Amino acid sequence: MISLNIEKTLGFISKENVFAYEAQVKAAQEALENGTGKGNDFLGWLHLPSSITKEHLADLKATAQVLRENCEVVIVAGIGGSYLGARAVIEALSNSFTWLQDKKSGPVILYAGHNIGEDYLYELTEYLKDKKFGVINISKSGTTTETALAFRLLKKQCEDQRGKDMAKKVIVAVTDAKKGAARVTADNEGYKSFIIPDNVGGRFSVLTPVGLLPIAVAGFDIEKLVAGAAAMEKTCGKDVPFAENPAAIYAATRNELYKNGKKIEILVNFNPKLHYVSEWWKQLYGESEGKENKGIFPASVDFSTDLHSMGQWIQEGERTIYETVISVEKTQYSLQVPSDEANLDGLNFLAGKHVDEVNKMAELGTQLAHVDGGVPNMRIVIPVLNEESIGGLLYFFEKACGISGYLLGVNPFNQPGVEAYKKNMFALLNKPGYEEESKAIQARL
Ligand SMILES: O=P(O)(O)OC[C@H]1O[C@](O)(CO)[C@@H](O)[C@@H]1O
Repeated sequence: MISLNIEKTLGFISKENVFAYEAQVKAAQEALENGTGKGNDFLGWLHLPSSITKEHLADLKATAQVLRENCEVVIVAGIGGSYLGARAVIEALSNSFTWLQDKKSGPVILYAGHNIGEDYLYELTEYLKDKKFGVINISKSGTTTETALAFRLLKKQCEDQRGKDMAKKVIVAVTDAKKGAARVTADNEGYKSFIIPDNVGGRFSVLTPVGLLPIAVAGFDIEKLVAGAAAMEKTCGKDVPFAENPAAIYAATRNELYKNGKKIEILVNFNPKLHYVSEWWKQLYGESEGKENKGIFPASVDFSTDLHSMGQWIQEGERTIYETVISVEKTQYSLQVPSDEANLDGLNFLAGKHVDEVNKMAELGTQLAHVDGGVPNMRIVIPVLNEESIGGLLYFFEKACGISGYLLGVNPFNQPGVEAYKKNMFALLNKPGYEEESKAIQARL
């Protein structure tokens, strides 16, 4: 299980003030449970882990197996919440060099539909030319331009290369139950499809087929992932006392820091495999809280890599930041620093030590330095990178996000601001139905 330590924020804010949120947190928890708060039609994630059935998981695993058996490469097409959760878990659990290994235990997972890069898509389609590939097309709305565009290319290529019958087998749709273009295509073409429940928004959907199917295709244990999340659902439950509920403490602490001028939260890891967990977290908190001219700006760094780039800013820049460090207690493998007779690099003082001992001292040294430099520091410890702990971590962040958004007073479950760029892009591209907007935007150029 994970543990949260806020000790190193307490020189900047008081424990008393954090605990003063207890009643507000309780009200937020009740609003979530009773569906009486803002955005209450998007609360399907709240008890999702404990409600996932064995049959559903078996269905997902069976489909994943079809893709694993028939594909060397599987493209996960999606963007935002329809992409980041799967990638976060897959990268956290995968060998860092998995695509370079000759003996692969399953298909290589690649991603598309999360950008509009012509070169990216050209290079991808070129690479796929001699590959047996499949596609998981993930879009709740089915109208997201980035994903629809990539899928149009990949669908055609898959059908041309592998034939219509095989394409039907290796293209899977994950979309909403009724509406949207992706549903119509899936039904017309006879693709296997999975439903994203109406009441689960994209950024809270990692434990729906949006995340679970790609994660299963990548060869990871989705039962354990869900079990980890379900355990965390209990740990963060509404009847757990404030002081013992990590989601409550995290939500209260970050709101208190924000009130005290700490406008930017930097999510820190000391393990490169967690890079995409941070990307997922940024969408979760950014889209949930950044509205009504309010909200902590969620940023992230990978340490110790970024200590050699952003470290200077964090140590001595504007004091509007705080850090939340995700620390992984144990490594999976063991590697010791060798001794060297000549010792030209002067590293013999480390000989015999595990690389992770060095990493942990980098972590501790950084924490102390940043706190000395005026940066409050929270620490989340997970025991090891595995399915259970990642499942728990994701649910912990989701639950804390729901509470935190209510503490801030916003609707954490909508994202009206995202439409502004889409409207302009469609107007600039003369999308039918946007005639007025096209005229207006042309006049501005
Ligand atoms: O699953 P969809 O509908 O393609 O949406 C993908 C992403 O786009 C957004 O709607 C923003 O445009 C996100 O909230 C969402 O996660």
